[in-house]
Amino acid sequence: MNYNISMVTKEMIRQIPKVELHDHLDGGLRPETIVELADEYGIALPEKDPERLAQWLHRGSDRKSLPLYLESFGVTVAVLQKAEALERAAYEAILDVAKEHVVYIEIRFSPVLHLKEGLNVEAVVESVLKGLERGRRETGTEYGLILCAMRDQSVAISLEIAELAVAFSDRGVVGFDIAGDENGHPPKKHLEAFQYIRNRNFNITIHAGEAFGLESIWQAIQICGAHRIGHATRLIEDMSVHGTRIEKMGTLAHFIRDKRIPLEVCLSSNIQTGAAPNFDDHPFHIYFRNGFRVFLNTDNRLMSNTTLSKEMELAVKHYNLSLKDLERLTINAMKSSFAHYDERIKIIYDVLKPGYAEVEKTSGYNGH
Ligand SMILES: O=c1[nH]cnc2c1ncn2[C@@H]1O[C@H](CO)[C@@H](O)[C@H]1O
Ligand SMILES: [Zn+2]
Repeated sequence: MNYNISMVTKEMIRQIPKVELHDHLDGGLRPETIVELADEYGIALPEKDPERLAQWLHRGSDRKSLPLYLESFGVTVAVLQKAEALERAAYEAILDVAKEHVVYIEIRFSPVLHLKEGLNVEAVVESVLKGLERGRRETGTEYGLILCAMRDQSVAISLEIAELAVAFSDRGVVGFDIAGDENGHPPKKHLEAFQYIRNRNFNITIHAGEAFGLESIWQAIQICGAHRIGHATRLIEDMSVHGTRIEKMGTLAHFIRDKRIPLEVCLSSNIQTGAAPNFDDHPFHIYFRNGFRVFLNTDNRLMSNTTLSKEMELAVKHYNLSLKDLERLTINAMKSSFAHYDERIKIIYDVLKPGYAEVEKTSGYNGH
């Protein structure tokens, strides 16, 4: 046992309970599973060895461009066209994150990308939910599923997915998102879908401020009614900053902080897509030190070669976070989840707070 350590260690990070709200199902498959499924279905892969395939995907994701980052999903989506494959991917996702003590996760994916072998959208969602539920029963990790529409799809399709999300709201679906390339695809194009969700008192998160600037974040919140924002990396453009201190903010940044709008930050993914230049200059640290409702996420565990533990290690290293900071981030995440209020409170008080207190006690940590 360690005594009197002031740095958060890898082992402490491994043990602390975690909450993940931005994790794409098709961005987090095990490479071995892709190889096995491709073999079973006779699908050609760029690499046949799991390790080499993973490296191929990591290289492909790290090209400083969101459209190039998204190209790699062709490989994972190709093997996720049957009910068993979707169920397996969802089940394994829960097992994998449970191993690093993620106690609550929201997983997202786009059902219409999985219809090439004749499944309909209902069957696709049912298969994923079946896998998530099996994972929950075995590990205790709670989940919510978010259905994504893709920005470049038609409004008819996004509306169909919005209706699907609401139809499954009593069976594990907790929200609606739009994903895909941002530049040239403003969220307001899908207004009808967002209006449907809002009319049904349901939940919206929108990828915004990743490959496009403030206009996209503003539209997501003020036109589309997003309750959370995925990334919001370029909200920094609405701030003038000295060190980590914000000297002046525009009305959008003030609105987001005043209204406690949650920002789903994904550090590694942002460096790979070029949304942020490097870890030290990522705006996360500024958002966090200035009272924004932020928390850490993986985005795509496979593509971005990461885990939530790794994202926390990066944040500790680059922004000198303490154990208290990690607890604050995790509680921020749970408060921001689309689970109902009573479920969120239960996890915060019964699982997160005692979990952090336990790690603090047993690790001998005496940091700030
Ligand atoms: O960071 C991201 N920004 C925008 N779209 C993304 C990101 N990561 C994944 N996807 C897209 O979301 C789809 C459904 O899961 C994926 O197929 C991918 O195209
Ligand atoms: Zn994403």
